[in-house]
Amino acid sequence: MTAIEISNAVKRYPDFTLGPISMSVAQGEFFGIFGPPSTGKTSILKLILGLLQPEEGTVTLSGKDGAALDVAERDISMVFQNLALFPHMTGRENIIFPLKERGASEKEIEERLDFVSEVLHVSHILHKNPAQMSGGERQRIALGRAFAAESRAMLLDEPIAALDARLREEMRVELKRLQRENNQTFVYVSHDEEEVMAISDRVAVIIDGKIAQIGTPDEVYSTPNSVAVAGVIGSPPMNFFKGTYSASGVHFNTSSLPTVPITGATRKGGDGTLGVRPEDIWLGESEGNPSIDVNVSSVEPLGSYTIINAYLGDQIVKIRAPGQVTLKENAVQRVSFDLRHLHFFDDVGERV
Ligand SMILES: Nc1ncnc2c1ncn2[C@@H]1O[C@H](COP(=O)(O)OP(=O)(O)OP(=O)(O)O)[C@@H](O)[C@H]1O
Repeated sequence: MTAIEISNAVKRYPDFTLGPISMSVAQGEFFGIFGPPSTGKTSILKLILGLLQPEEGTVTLSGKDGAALDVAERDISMVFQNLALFPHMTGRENIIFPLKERGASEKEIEERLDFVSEVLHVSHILHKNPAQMSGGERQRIALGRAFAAESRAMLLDEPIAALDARLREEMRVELKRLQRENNQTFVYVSHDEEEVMAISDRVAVIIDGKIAQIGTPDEVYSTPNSVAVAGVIGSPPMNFFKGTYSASGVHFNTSSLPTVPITGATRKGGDGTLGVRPEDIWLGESEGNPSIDVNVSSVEPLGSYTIINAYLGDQIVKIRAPGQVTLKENAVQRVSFDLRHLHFFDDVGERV
C-alpha cells in the first residue's frame, strides 16, 4: 500500500523553486532523501507534513488527499533539524507528551517510555531540562518524543547529525530496527551519503529542487543516471574524463588514455564523459583492461584503505586501493580501469 504519494508538486520561494516532485513511499518503507545543502529536502518533508501546501500537484496520504487533511489529522511525526523541545519540560515530560495528549494509560506511558529510553540511551538524562543537555542529548530526546507517538509515518530531518560518529553509527542501526519492528513508514533526510545509503530501502537524490534519481542504494551507486548523481554519490567522488564517442568506443581527451570500448551503447559521435569510481581504478596492469601511467601526488593512508591522488595529464585522479599502500610522491604508477564498471554519459550528462 502507498503511504505517501507526491505527484508533480511544486512550491516556489522567491529565490528557489522546488519541483515538480513526484515520488511514492510504500507503507513500512525506509525512504531516504539525499542531496547537497539547500536543494529542497526539508521542503519535501514539510509538504508531506502539511506545513507547506503545494502550489501545483498533489500530496496523497494513505489514499487521502492531503489538501483536505490538517497537520494533526495526518498521523505523522517529524523530527526537525533544529529540534523543538519544550524548554520548560524535562526529558521525560518531553518524551511522554504525545502519549498524554492522546490520553494513553499510565501503564502504556511507562512501558513506552522505558522502551524508547533504552533504545535511545537517554534513561540517565530524563530528569534534565533541555537547557541542561548537550546538542546530542537533545537530539535523542526529540527522537524519543517522535517515537513515543507511534505515528503511522515518521519524517526525520538530519535526525542524528548532532551526534558523535560512534553514536551515529549505533543510532542508525537502532533506528532501522525500530522502524522494522513498528512497521512504520520512514522518510529520512540526510546530506550524509553513507548514512542514507546504509539505512534506506530506497533513496531519492535531490539536486536543485528536483528528483534526479530514485532507486535502491545499489542502483543509485552502480548505475547513476547522470553526471550530477554520479558526482554526489560516492566518497571520494567519481572521477570524470571528457572525451568523444566514435564507432570503436570513446576516445578521451586526457593525455594518453587509450580508446575505451563501450559495449551495448548505440551512440556514435559527439562529446561525452567517462566516469570511473576511485575503487575501480587498480594499481598496476590487469588483463583486458585499459591501463595508463599516472603521477602520484599524495597518499592518504586510512587504515583499511588508501586514497591515492595522482595526476593524469593536468587532471587529478582519485584512486581507492584496499589496505595500506606505500607509494612515493611523484612516482610514476601504472593503473588500470576496471572495464566492467565504467560509466558513460552523453554531452548533456545523461547516462548512455
Ligand atoms: N520559507 C522560506 N522562504 C524562502 N525561501 C525558503 C524558505 N524555506 C526554504 N527556502 C529556500 O529554499 C531552498 C531549499 O531549502 P530546504 O530547507 O528545503 O533545503 P534543504 O535541502 O533541506 O537544505 P539543508 O540541507 O541546508 O537543510 C533554500 O535555498 C532555502 O533558502
